[in-house]
Amino acid sequence: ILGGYEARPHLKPFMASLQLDGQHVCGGFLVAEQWVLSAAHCTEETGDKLFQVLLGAHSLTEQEPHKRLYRVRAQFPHPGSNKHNNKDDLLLLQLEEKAELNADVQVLPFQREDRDVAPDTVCEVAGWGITSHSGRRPDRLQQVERPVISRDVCNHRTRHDGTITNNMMCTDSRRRDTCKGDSGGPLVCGGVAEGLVTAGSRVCGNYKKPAIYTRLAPYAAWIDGVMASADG
Ligand SMILES: CC(C)CC(=O)Nc1cccc(-c2cccc(CN)c2)c1
Repeated sequence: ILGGYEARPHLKPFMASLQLDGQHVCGGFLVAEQWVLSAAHCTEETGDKLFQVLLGAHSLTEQEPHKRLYRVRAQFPHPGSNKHNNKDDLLLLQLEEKAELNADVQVLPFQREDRDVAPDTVCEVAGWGITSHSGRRPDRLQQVERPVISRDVCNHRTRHDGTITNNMMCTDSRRRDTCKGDSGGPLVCGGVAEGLVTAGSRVCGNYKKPAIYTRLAPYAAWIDGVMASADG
């Protein structure tokens, strides 16, 4: 997160850190007791290595009462996801067991009504992604508020030039923005997850490249289907 600030500890109990060999790679959130939703792009540099999922954390390193690392039983990238574009950039992770819910570990509902969030709506996004262009990685969860911009503005030829589909949404990226390591985290508007951070142009903090999110409502049936199928 660029231009943000440290979140109040454990006030986002749905936040997940996807880790490889104890290293934070991407964000995600608890969408059901045994399921974490993140971005398919996060598996790009991991091949078929399995993530572990850290829940109940504020600091990535310090001991905290409800912090717990879960193994992943199975990973389900959306069948339409691929490394050449941002389409269908979703990843469902089935945890080895149901997460133990408590004050620091809670499920976050996601938007099921397929209607665009109004432009200028201020939403919030959190993550342990880099906090500077030099690539500084935070130990503690960061957050930032960002206004939604319309798909028409986001698709302008000077911005994302027509690549933003109805399954995506954008927020202003002037200074305050998502960045490397924030992928997969939820965009929360009015207490509901409306989108998932996607890397898009992999540019951060430049107003000409607004932040892109995969909208969740269009994928409600896929999410429910995968969770139901894998004895979720
Ligand atoms: C998928 C990971 C394993 C690799 C990766 O994420 N790279 C990467 C590099 C530079 C910027 C970004 C990035 C992320 C989230 C939002 C944005 C744009 N605001 C950029 C992402």
